[in-house]
Amino acid sequence: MATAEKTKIEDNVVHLDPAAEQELTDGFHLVIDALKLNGIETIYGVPGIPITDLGRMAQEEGIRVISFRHEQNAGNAAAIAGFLTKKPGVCLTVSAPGFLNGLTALANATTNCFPMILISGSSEREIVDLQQGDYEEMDQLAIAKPLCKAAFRVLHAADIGIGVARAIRAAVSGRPGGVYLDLPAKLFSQAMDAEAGAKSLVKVIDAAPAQIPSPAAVDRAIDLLKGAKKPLIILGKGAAYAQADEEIRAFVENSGIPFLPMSMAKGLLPDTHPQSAGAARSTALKDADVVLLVGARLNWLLSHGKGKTWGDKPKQFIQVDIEPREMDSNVEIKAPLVGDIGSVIAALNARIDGSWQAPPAEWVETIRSKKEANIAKMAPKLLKNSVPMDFHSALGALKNVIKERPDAILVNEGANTLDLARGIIDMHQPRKRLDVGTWGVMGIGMGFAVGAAVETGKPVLAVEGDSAFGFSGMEVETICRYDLPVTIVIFNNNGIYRGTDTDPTGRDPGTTVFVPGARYDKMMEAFGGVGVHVTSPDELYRAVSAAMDSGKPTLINAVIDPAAGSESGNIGSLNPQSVVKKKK
Ligand SMILES: CC(C)(COP(=O)(O)OP(=O)(O)OC[C@H]1O[C@@H](n2cnc3c(N)ncnc32)[C@H](O)[C@@H]1OP(=O)(O)O)[C@@H](O)C(=O)NCCC(=O)NCCSC(=O)C(=O)O
Repeated sequence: MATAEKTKIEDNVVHLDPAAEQELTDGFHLVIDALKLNGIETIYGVPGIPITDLGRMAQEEGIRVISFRHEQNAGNAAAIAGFLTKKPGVCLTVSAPGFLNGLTALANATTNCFPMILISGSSEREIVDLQQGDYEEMDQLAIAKPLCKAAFRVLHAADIGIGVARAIRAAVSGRPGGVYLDLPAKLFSQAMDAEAGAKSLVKVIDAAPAQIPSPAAVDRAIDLLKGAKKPLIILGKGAAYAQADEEIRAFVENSGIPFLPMSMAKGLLPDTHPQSAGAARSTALKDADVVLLVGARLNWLLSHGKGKTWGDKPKQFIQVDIEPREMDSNVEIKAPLVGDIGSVIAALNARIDGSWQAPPAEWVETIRSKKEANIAKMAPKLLKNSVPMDFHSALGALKNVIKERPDAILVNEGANTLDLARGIIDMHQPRKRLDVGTWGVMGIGMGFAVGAAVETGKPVLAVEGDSAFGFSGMEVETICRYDLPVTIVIFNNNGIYRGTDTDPTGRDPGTTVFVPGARYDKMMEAFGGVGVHVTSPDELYRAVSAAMDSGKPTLINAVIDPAAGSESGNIGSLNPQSVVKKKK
């Protein structure tokens, strides 16, 4: 904060008054003060014009600033920080290209309902609107709008407090999501009387107010559940986000209803819980008659609530969601329960009383026996100490690592690496599994790993397909620079899906293959981290255990048989098939 003598501020110019001595603040400091006032402790970003000094000053003022190598990864770190903490994760980017790089993460956060604010410096309104060719000229606000929940631009230093408050409230209230905050370069050096500046700041009170469900809606849901012969609870990542862990656990256990966790809801109740239907997914979905969705949407991951996945028996859906418009998005919802998940589940819990009857034993037994059969079928594949490793034997080793460290955070992306890890690695605690989410997007890996390590201080294990890792791999330098407790395992099978494709013309490598035998571990060593190369499940188990116990940034290159795995991703019937027969 500067001290100066002034009379008024006009057009960013401070006019001095020799008679009065006043303390000044400016746009840079007001942004920092507004964030601090609202409990923002960390900023993820990439420095550059015009926000370099904002990062420096934020650090000086006690905000932790984590600088990345690419904005998309910084954005992903901010987004997952939002998911883990229920506070908006903040990502700071430079104008135009940096802003665009951050947008993928912002759009992904919005799709996944993670609260995040992308703050970007931008070029000058007057020049942009006349298209006169400013440095990195772009109408960023217009571009961001369709990709996020709300977008705001602040033109005057006196409005920074309101701008930040609006961004915070928009990000976390109702259905959370991404928010864009546009700060033109000129704003940062606008001076203002310090006292007036402090008064202009806004502390957001009750940013995400509870939304209590109506008693009639609760009655409707309870009546349906009571009449069910084959009830099923599906927990989505909204349920994990809600941090209503005890309420949810009490509801599941006191109701006795089997539950199926979506990927990022795994661990809300342990996967080893007797009521888990995770390993009997198809049976549970096909045969259930009443399905209670808790923070899970009937999107592609649940086959839109219809078709073969859901079998031919009639279903009745109860849906818990904070967003009323989610109801009936794909099929009829018989009992919509609009409200925040904590309040809704508390209301349901109040109704599990002496008159409640557990679901019929036959249904519970059907799920249990299918689950045990699937687990028994899988078990021998996980125990093989094969060289080269396949996905199952390698994941069998990692399943044990997580079992021994239930509070570690697992980040997971890839194709086979994702699909098989989801089923094989049991999760034991809430919000410990972070993955590709609603879009099935590749590239979240290192951003999520950094965000999770910074926000929780827990050891992070990132299990990455070799292709998926490539989207954010340069952030291994960030992980080493901040000395984060992140262990990365690359499942290296020389390609996407498999490493065996060839170009039929013989001209180029096949479209899905990479340099064979690549040594990703050397990348880590280049930045002072630990690199390990392993070829067997036993070696993998030992290397990962040692890395996680040491807390040192480590990358383990795990050689997987290039022929292992399926030849395309598991997105069900959405994967297009050619109608033209191959030429012989
Ligand atoms: C499409 C899905 C929602 C549903 O797939 P399904 O195959 O029906 O289910 P799952 O994979 O969960 O489970 C497969 C089977 O394993 C069973 N199962 C589950 N857990 C276990 C354990 N622990 N032990 C034994 N068996 C188990 C489960 O009951 C199923 O068997 P049965 O009950 O007997 O059926 C899911 O695969 C999914 O979330 N896919 C997301 C994929 C994604 O996002 N990819 C990113 C794109 S990659 C990319 O970019 C690209 O490829 O391109």
